[in-house]
Amino acid sequence: MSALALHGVSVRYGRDAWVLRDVDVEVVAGRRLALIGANGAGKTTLLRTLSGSLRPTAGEVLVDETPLSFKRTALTAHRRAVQLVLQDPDDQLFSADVHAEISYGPTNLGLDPDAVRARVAETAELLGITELLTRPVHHLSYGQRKRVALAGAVAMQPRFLLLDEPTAGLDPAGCAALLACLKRLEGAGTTVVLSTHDMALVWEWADTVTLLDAGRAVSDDAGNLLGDADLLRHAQLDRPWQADLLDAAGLPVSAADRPRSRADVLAAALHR
Ligand SMILES: Nc1ncnc2c1ncn2[C@@H]1O[C@H](COP(=O)(O)OP(=O)(O)OP(=O)(O)O)[C@@H](O)[C@H]1O
Repeated sequence: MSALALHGVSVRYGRDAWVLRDVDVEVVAGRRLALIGANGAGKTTLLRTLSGSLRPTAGEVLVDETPLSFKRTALTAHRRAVQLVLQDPDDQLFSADVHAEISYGPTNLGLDPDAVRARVAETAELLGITELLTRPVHHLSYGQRKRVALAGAVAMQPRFLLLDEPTAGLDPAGCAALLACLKRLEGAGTTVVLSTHDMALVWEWADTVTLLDAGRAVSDDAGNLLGDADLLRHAQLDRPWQADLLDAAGLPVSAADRPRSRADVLAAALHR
């Protein structure tokens, strides 16, 4: 049963062409969903719609099967439970220092100052940014600012965390740290949805994939969708190297228990 969903959603900005056309997406609690599509395919638009920050031109956003009303109280509750982290941290960060940035959301939740301090400390520890707490935001590197933007969302302890291209611009160690952090959040009950252009990451990370192409969405188990070279080519996307390698080794690409990590894929291909 989907916990968060779009049913029949269409979106256009003003009188421009439709970005999403009659799209259905199901976010199932506890399952990792990756959103893929070429530049301009509508990934950010879809994430903004799920988060309640963009009202679809047509169709419904559903939470636990109940349509979101877009009235103020319902919307406030929705935006707390569904946190969206934008691709560019500079579109999100507005406080002078890191502590103030992370404490903004919990303070608005009405937590008392001690509880806010505890929440900030816990979040900073989880994200490995404790040493940055007193730093001015504008002194931080891009990767550090990205982590602080994520921390602001994590501090809200959301049910759903929507991440728009979270690994873009991060070095390999930064990506690995991010994935480790997401795993811990998932362990604590958060369901993660992310958009990315990194197909190898999608292979390794995702349980389910939603592909956006010409306004339409196709969703499937990650192995099935990433194995479909024609579908990906039509959407101007590359198949992940893992799928190519398994194919070349004569192994099934779409197996539900596909090898995921680099080491497991290489071992499967070399020792078949
Ligand atoms: N606020 C806006 N006003 C008008 N058009 C917009 C707005 N936001 C997005 N668009 C348009 O909607 C389309 C989809 O944009 P969106 O940012 O959702 O795509 P995306 O898949 O996230 O792209 P990318 O991979 O380049 O980040 C694009 O044609 C874009 O120009």
